Amino acid sequence: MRKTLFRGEDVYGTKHLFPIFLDIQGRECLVVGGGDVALRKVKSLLQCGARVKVVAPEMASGVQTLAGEPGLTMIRKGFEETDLDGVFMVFCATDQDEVNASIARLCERRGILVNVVDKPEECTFIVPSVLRRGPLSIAVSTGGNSPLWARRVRELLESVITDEYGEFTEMLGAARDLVKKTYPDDIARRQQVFQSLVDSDIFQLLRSGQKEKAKERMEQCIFSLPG
Ligand SMILES: C[C@@]1(CC(=O)O)c2cc3[nH]c(cc4nc(cc5[nH]c(cc(n2)[C@H]1CCC(=O)O)[C@@](C)(CC(=O)O)[C@@H]5CCC(=O)O)C(CC(=O)O)=C4CCC(=O)O)c(CCC(=O)O)c3CC(=O)O
Ligand SMILES: NC(=O)C1=CN([C@@H]2O[C@H](COP(=O)(O)OP(=O)(O)OC[C@H]3O[C@@H](n4cnc5c(N)ncnc54)[C@H](O)[C@@H]3O)[C@@H](O)[C@H]2O)C=CC1
Repeated sequence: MRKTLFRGEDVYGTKHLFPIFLDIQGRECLVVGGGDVALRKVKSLLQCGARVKVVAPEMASGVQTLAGEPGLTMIRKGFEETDLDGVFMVFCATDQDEVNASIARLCERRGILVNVVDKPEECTFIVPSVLRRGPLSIAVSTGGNSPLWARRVRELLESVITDEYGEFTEMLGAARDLVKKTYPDDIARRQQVFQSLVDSDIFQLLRSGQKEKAKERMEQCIFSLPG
């Protein structure tokens, strides 16, 4: 498959988008438009700790109910270029194609990440459907082929990926710190422990409600693995 590896697409000719998890905590994000689609984006930005500025002449009632949320600024006016100053990421969610397209062009020129909610081809990134269980996140994208199908796949995963997946992820995070402290100079040992933690029956114990036993097993994996 060497031939297709560097073309940015697979053997089916499907364009590959680069998946990443962005840390937007405290960063300024602009949402242009105040309808229901804007609302969805504003909510998920706030959930990730961004500072969000919404600019629109008309705000839908759902958006208005968010007034007073920490980190949220709402400005009732049409978009102006200066709204982009100091902004990390932009969502164009107006119902005016020309407005959205011209904001996208300005963003491209300034190197600002931009999403146009109804024009995947004008976006530098598109937003996936996300399932979260504590620190575990699963993002589903159809590459814009069917947002509704992305949602359905996420819903399907929801019944499989239960809360214990998140709990186990948290436990592994705590264990990771402990393992690094316990074996600061022994990378091979660390890897052995990480493997034993993931492959152990800790997850099954959590699933069957045996939290104490799960913790015990975690300590066994960290401290009493044959070296
Ligand atoms: C390209 C993309 C751009 C972007 O927004 O980043 C885009 C574009 C468009 N969406 C449209 C419609 C709908 N979008 C949803 C829902 C979601 N849309 C989301 C993402 C994306 N939508 C990006 C691609 C993601 C991918 O496929 O990888 C999700 C995952 C995340 C989010 O928005 O936060 C969120 C589900 C969250 C969840 O529940 O988990 C629903 C269903 C619903 O309401 O639940 C409908 C109605 C049903 C339908 O039409 O399918 C239309 C047609 C508009 C029209 O008809 O004019 C366009 C334009 C077009 O397709 O050209
Ligand atoms: N990506 C997605 O998931 C979806 C995208 N869409 C598309 O997204 C767009 C927005 O959808 P809705 O939120 O339902 O629209 P809406 O009609 O409810 O809201 C449009 C908003 O844009 C604002 N606006 C208009 N001109 C503006 C300007 N010059 N500057 C700033 N704000 C301006 C309006 O004041 C209003 O708040 C539509 O074009 C729709 O086709 C629709 C459904 C899903």
